[in-house]
Amino acid sequence: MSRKTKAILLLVALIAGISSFLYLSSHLILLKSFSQLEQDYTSENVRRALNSIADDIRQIDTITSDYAGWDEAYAFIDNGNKTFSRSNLDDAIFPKLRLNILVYVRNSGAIVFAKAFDLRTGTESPLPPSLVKQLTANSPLVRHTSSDSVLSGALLLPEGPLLLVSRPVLTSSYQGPIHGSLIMGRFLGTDEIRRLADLNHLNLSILPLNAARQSSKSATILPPLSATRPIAVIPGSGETITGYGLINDIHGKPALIARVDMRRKIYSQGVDAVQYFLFCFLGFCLISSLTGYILYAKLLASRKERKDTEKRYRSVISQASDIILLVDIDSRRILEANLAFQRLLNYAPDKATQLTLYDIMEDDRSGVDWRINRILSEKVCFLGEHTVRAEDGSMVEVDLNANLVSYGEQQVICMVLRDISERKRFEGELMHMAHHDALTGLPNRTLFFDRLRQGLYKKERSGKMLAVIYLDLDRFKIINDTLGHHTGDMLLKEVADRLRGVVRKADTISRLGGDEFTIIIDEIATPADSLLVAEKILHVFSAPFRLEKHEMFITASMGVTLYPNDGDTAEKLLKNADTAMYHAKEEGRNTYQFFSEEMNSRVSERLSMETGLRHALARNEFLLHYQPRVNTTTGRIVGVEALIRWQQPQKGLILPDAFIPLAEETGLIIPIGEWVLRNTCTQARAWQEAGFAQMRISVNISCRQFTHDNLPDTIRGILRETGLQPSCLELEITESVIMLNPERAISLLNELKEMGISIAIDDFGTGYSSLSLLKRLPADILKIDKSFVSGIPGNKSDETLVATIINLGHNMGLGLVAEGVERQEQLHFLEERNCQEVQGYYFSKPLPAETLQPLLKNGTYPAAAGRQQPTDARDI
Ligand SMILES: Nc1nc2c(ncn2[C@@H]2O[C@H](COP(=O)(O)O[C@H]3[C@@H](O)[C@H](n4cnc5c(=O)[nH]c(N)nc54)O[C@@H]3COP(=O)(O)O)[C@@H](O)[C@H]2O)c(=O)[nH]1
Repeated sequence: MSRKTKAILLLVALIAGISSFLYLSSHLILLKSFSQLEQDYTSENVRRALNSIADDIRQIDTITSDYAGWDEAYAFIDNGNKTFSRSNLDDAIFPKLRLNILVYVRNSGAIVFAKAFDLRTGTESPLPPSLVKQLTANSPLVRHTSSDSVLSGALLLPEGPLLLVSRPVLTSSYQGPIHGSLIMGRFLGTDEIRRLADLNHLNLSILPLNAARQSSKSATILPPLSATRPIAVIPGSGETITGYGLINDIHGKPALIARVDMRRKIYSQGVDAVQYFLFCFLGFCLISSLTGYILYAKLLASRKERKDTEKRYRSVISQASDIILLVDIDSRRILEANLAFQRLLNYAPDKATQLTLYDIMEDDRSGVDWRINRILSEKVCFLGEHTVRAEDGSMVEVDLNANLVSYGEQQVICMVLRDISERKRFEGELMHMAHHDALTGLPNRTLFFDRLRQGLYKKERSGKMLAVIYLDLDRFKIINDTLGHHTGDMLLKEVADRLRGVVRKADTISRLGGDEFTIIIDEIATPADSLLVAEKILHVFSAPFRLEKHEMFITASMGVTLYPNDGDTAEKLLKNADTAMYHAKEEGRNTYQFFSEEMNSRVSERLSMETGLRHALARNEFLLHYQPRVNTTTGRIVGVEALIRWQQPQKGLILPDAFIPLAEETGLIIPIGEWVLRNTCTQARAWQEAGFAQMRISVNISCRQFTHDNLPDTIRGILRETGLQPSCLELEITESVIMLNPERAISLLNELKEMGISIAIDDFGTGYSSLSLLKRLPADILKIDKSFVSGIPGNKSDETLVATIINLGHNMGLGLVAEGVERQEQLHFLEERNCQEVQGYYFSKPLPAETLQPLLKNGTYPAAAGRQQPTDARDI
């Protein structure tokens, strides 16, 4: 049986017991009291009834006394004078005095006057014969021996009980001698009894004693009444209670019984009260039981909850990922440790309680004591990061929290140790990531500045020198754009590895971003030391880079600054190194430059050019010059090459070599190149419409233009827009640009070729292209670079090279154009080797369209056919 059921049963039994006890005790004590009270009350009522009857008798007696002590009555006894009776004893006095009987009788028993009166009918009635019989000389009713003699009480007559009073008739001064008596009576009939009952508010009945005794019903219940106990009550068992009282007759003997029946109001009220009390008690018991039960159930539930919670807490604590220790304050001994203690520090399960804080904390004894004292003074505290000793002696990094807790009767220290090794490792990684370049693993810009500042701080104190090298890969952007970012990334990693191999450990190589690297040469004695490092770095680029299937030569440009000569802050040193690096680029790349103040002005010059270039298109500052291309056999102008110029308002006409590289660098070459194409095609179409002979017009396509995605679409659009036939357009692409990504170049050139456009390989001979590649190139013309042409005739290697290129072109079915023809011998050399077309100052410099027009009109150079120089054109 469950505890709950037991409790309920116990409670029910308790309530039942108490209720029974209360019920019995209330019956025994309370109801008995109520019963007694009721009997007393009934007795009292019987007494009141008897008193009323006695009052009646007294009243009759008073009247009798009045009518008996009267001179006329005294005379009347003797003379029987009718006048007296007529005037004083008429019918009216009976109802007035509520009398039924009035008799004047002489001592001899002779009736002087006798009258009976029926009060109900208001008429005279016959004197009861039984009474008349008793009016004899010897009758106590008649024979009074003294003037104060009175006979009063009940007189049982067959006609009914009569309340009767007899007094001797006397003079008005109550003197005798006694001649007769006056008898007055009142029947205790129904009406009189009702009157008495009403008067007393009682259920009253009056019976002759004998009759009452003889009644079988009454006999059984009639209580023993006597002169000493004239009133008795029979406790009722039903709804009524009855009281009895004895009424004596005129002789003082019990003659009548007055019976008072009462509803057991008191008792039933008592019963109600007890029942109400019991009901309330039961209600109270029920409510309190219910409340008790609920409270008890709650108590049980909360006890269970507490136990469950405790269990859960224990389980949580034991399974917590943090180490939780309870430590004795005085001895520092570990009292309890959770599973994490074993798991993280590798101690055997039972080992913890054998250890003290001194065994596991890294601090010495005083350090541990200091911490404990802090906990005791602060109650709750975070003790920060700490290391604790594992079983094998290794140290584990933790966050330590501690507070004082109650442990049974005593206070102990609860320590929570969170393993932060992983976080620390992660923080380290984050720190590394925040300070290093993800691709190359080199320090990044932040760490570079940090190291440089530290270096400067040290040098400031030591008075020594430090160098910063700013390195930028040449044409990296092109490699990235043409070979893809993956190859670009591989190159950067390879560069980083090579750089690592040439500097000392104390030096810092960083990658600032893109293809920009910096090297802090930590300590140098003279500027020459940094020169040696710069040379070494330059040397690492002499070997080709093998990136997947590509093998390429990459160069770098470097700028060098020295502390304290070129700047005393990290920012200034870097900025000046950057400036020097740009200078190196301008110097033809693949070199290094030491910073000089003069460079700064060149940088600002470059900046202003860049700004001007950005506005040049909008301000319509560009213009085109055209250089004719001449057939060596016929002397005919077979084409023109469009060459851009910049009419700069302040500086005058600027040649493309001065701004095309900058336009390439800044990306401005895309809109500029588009402008050149559109204007060239427009001009060619204008010449056609003007009736000039059909010829090709060639346009230089820069590296960035060629690698830009929408070149074919741009050209297609311009041709459509201007109406020039594609066959009249020739695009010059340098061999070096093709070599950056030959496969892509082949596919793009094929696409352009399919559009009907001619392709010329510019600067041929300078770009290391292989024969197998050349075979696959959809080219129409090879343009022999002017650097080779300048050496012919005379320079054997140039002669051989030019002759070889011409043969190659012939063998491959390609057209040949020699550039930079300035002299007749050059023309002869080329002519003899059957180079069909030439271009150069020998015929004409690049000219504005309107200046070129007369030449075009003529269409032929006699100089080519007749070996004479057209001086007019050359002079322009
Ligand atoms: N992407 C573009 N590049 C362009 C454009 N216009 C020109 N350029 C390139 O600029 C470079 C320099 O051009 P420029 O200063 O116009 O020089 C050209 C000729 O003037 C010069 N030339 C011609 N004949 C001779 C000569 O007999 N002697 C001599 N010293 N120079 C001569 O050669 C340049 C033409 O060379 P090339 O393009 O290889 O045919 C130049 O490299 C142009 O490519 C442009 O619109 N877009």
